Amino acid sequence: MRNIVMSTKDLNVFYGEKHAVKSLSLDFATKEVTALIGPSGCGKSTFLRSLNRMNDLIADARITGEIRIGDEDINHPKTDVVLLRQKIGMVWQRPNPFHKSIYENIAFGPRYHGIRDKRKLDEIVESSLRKAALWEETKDRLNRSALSLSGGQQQRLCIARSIAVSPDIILMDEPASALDPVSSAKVEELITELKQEYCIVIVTHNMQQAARVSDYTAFFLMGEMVEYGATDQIFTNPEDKRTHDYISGRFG
Ligand SMILES: Nc1ncnc2c1ncn2[C@@H]1O[C@H](COP(=O)(O)OP(=O)(O)OP(=O)(O)O)[C@@H](O)[C@H]1O
Repeated sequence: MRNIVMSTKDLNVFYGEKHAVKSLSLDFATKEVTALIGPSGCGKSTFLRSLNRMNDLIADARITGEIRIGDEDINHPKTDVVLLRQKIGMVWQRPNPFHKSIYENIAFGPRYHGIRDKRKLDEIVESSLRKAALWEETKDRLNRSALSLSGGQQQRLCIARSIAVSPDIILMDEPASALDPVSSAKVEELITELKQEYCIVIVTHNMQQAARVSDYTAFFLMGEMVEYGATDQIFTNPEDKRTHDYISGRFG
């Protein structure tokens, strides 16, 4: 049985007059990867950003409808947004490590959330880097700048940084699209590993990647969700002609 950790119900996102996400209802479960696919401008990133309230940072963005984690509506005025973003981590298209050491990039979040004990922080740094498949490459250089890592390593560091605060959900906005093919493959492997523990939502333009890493796929078009289902079904036997046309490369 699916263990649903987050749901949206009739979610709409507006930028001023622009209706960017239209009446979207979706469930996300732990130990599952959901891929959001669709042509440029269809609202994938807007939807993803709304899931941990990153749209709060955009002045004219407005939301109606619900985003629930358990009984909590994350858009309730009393929601602690810092705590929310601890539960729902985010990995961006371009790796964005802090201009700090590898160690400090990972320790920053846990320390911010009150962990001071050096031994405990050491443990978190090691386990997060291990989970992000980066420990072997970095264990002898933890005090070196994160910027000394390659782009692919920096992206895995950013994934380790999001894991370090024990999230339930990890949102990824085209996490491999700025990487070379080898680094991109490593990030994909990592997504499959992390799925054992987390709920993952990924925006991707890469159809093969969506087919490889995700369990469920949602196809968006002009702010609407045209089709949602098990990834195998969406890619082999889509119900809607528009989905078929998109995944077979006829537009997008
Ligand atoms: N900050 C903003 N202010 C106004 N309109 C915006 C803003 N961000 C996005 N939009 C508009 O909202 C719509 C959805 O954009 P969004 O970036 O969510 O699409 P997307 O599917 O993620 O596209 P891409 O694949 O190119 O990243 C687009 O029409 C876009 O122009």
